[in-house]
Amino acid sequence: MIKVAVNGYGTIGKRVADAVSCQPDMEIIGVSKTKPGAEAYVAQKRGYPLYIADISKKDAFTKAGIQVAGSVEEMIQKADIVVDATPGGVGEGNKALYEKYQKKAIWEGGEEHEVAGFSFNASCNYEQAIGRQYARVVSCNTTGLCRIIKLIDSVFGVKKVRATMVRRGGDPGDIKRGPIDAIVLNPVTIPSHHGPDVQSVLPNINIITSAMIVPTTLMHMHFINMELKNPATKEQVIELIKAHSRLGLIEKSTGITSTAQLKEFTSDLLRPRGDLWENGIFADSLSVLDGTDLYLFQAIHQEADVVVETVDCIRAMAGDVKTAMESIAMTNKAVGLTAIR
Ligand SMILES: NC(=O)C1=CN([C@@H]2O[C@H](COP(=O)(O)OP(=O)(O)OC[C@H]3O[C@@H](n4cnc5c(N)ncnc54)[C@H](O)[C@@H]3O)[C@@H](O)[C@H]2O)C=CC1
Ligand SMILES: O=C(OP(=O)(O)O)[C@H](O)COP(=O)(O)O
Repeated sequence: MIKVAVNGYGTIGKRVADAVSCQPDMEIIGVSKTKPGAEAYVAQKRGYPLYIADISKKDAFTKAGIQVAGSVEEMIQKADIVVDATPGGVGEGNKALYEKYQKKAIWEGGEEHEVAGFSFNASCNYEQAIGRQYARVVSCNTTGLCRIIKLIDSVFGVKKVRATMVRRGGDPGDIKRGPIDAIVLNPVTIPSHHGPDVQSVLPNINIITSAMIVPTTLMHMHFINMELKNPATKEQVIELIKAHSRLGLIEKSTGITSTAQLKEFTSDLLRPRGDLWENGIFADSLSVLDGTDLYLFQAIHQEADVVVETVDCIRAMAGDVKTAMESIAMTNKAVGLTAIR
């Protein structure tokens, strides 16, 4: 069993812990928090040993009825691989600790590519992650872009991608985030970080991205245009998407035309936390004009899509499962991911 520690039990960390704990070849040996609170209670309820970044705060946890297993440093020593899901920019500072104990580590998309020197997406470069010491799972939007671009490029060839990301303001529990009443260009400049981040995984893709933030919490929405090298039909693209286990297709018959209805759908499907791990591609938006000009809208659930990728990244770095196909199938089966159709 691969012993996994999750440093930072927040939006992503708590989902990674649950996804890891249901894999046949992995176990959670600990998760970490900085303060006692609802998530710490849940970690305890789930039976995850809880470690804390600052051991001098142990009394505050004990007083709140939460048992502390030790310090983050002690947790790291017990792990084979650490998933660092601390807030963006914090994870970089933890690298010295992982180096000190020679532990493999995975960072999430809030960190720069350079922290790990390798950026990961299971559908794109699983095999290159095998046995690695460090990796970064690219951000949620970048993950959604990489999945669809890789598929289309491998069949038709992609000459150029233009993509605009309409990003959610904060996660549903992030009460301090915004905007409340604005459309914020984030960044004002072009490209947004997503294009260069796609290239950190797929270096040969010519891509320009732009992004804005809007007052919603549920999901992001992408508008993507791909100029193809070889002609395609809408039907061919739909068939390819249907054959990809992490690309969901939202059919007209569902009546779903928004992130809100999509989230309701995944909740009604009794997905854990209503998570949409796959891209939500709107079948009706998919258009191929003049044979080589592909357009589509896709919804990306920011809290969920990187979770399954992180599980595959752990497996690749551990080194026993040699193909993306095998790992993706194991991960999907364990969490219960059958892409929506
Ligand atoms: N929330 C999202 O939509 C997505 C986030 N990401 C990335 O995932 C990473 C984590 O983000 P979130 O889960 O949203 O953050 P979060 O703020 O929800 O959770 C971070 C957790 O880390 C803990 N923490 C803070 N400082 C710590 C420290 N020094 N040591 C140990 N734990 C510490 C906090 O208590 C909190 O539980 C970031 O790199 C972010 O950019 C990637 C995709 C989507
Ligand atoms: O990885 C994400 O978005 P991104 O792909 O736009 O960087 C997550 O939604 C986190 O974004 P945040 O930095 O707005 O919390």
